[in-house]
Amino acid sequence: MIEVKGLTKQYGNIFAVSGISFKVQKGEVFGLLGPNGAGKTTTLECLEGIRKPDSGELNVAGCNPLSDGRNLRRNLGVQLQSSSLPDGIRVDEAMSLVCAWHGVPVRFDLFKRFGINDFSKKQYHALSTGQKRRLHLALSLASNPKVVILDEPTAGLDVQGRAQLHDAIRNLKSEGITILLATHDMAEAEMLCDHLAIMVKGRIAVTGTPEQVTAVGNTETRIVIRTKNNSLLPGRDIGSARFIRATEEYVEWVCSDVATSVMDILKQVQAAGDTTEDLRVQKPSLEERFLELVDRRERK
Ligand SMILES: Nc1ncnc2c1ncn2[C@@H]1O[C@H](COP(=O)(O)OP(=O)(O)OP(=O)(O)O)[C@@H](O)[C@H]1O
Repeated sequence: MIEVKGLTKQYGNIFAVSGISFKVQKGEVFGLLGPNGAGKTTTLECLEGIRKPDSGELNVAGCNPLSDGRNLRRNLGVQLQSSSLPDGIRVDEAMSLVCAWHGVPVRFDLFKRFGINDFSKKQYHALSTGQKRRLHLALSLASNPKVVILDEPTAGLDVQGRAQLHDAIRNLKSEGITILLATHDMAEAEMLCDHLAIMVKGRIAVTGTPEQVTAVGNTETRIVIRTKNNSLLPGRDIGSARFIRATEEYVEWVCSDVATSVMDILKQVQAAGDTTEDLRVQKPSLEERFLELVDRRERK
């Protein structure tokens, strides 16, 4: 549904995007992650047809963003990072305007869906950040697009607003809409994305499912255990599990082979006639993997 091949974009002597390629399949949520200045917005703007790439081939829902603007506008919904409307425009007027621009009947049905009816008569300047985000998402769907691009849709939202937006994104996915999501929020990416790519300095550093991306890092899995008689204290390496620290009751190791290490530790507990009271296996998070990768690439 989206295909990017060898996309390059330079601003003067800054390589914002350096020959990146990726594909987004129909109906999936694809996350584009990266630190500030990694080239995410430039990539999205090229796909939206508002920025001209220096080289590369782009396809969005069967359209070339540069030469097929009319079809692209029908098939692609966009929620920009800096979306804005005139202060004095009313919410319902904004929807009428956008629908008229697309040449489609007015879509007040989207107000019900995104809980906008309560503030549909308010002026834009009087909306909260969360209300604005919901409105922009609704406006991006006015033409019933096959693909939606969301650039940091939950930035600045409170916990409830973020959860509402996440539900809305899941609903769009369940309707078969393809979503390209740029975000700084690792937990959001881990929860919502089927695949993701981490961009650093204009290149894709790693891509895959959130599990695949997390698994290829050097960050090891942690095993934390508390036993009845504290027989594992003061703590030492056991088999391939490397001892990290012990607090009053808990002992912590890191390991790469979780199953073997857990078994080795539990055997030790049993041999000491002790009982396990709490056992936690903590996989590295996408955030840890992201920090590890960005740190390594940015030092290059
Ligand atoms: N219009 C522009 N003119 C000159 N340089 C630009 C322009 N837009 C972006 N850049 C530069 O291109 C690089 C990539 O910027 P871009 O906005 O695409 O990154 P980003 O990953 O979206 O960052 P952020 O997470 O901060 O939004 C940065 O070095 C930025 O300073």
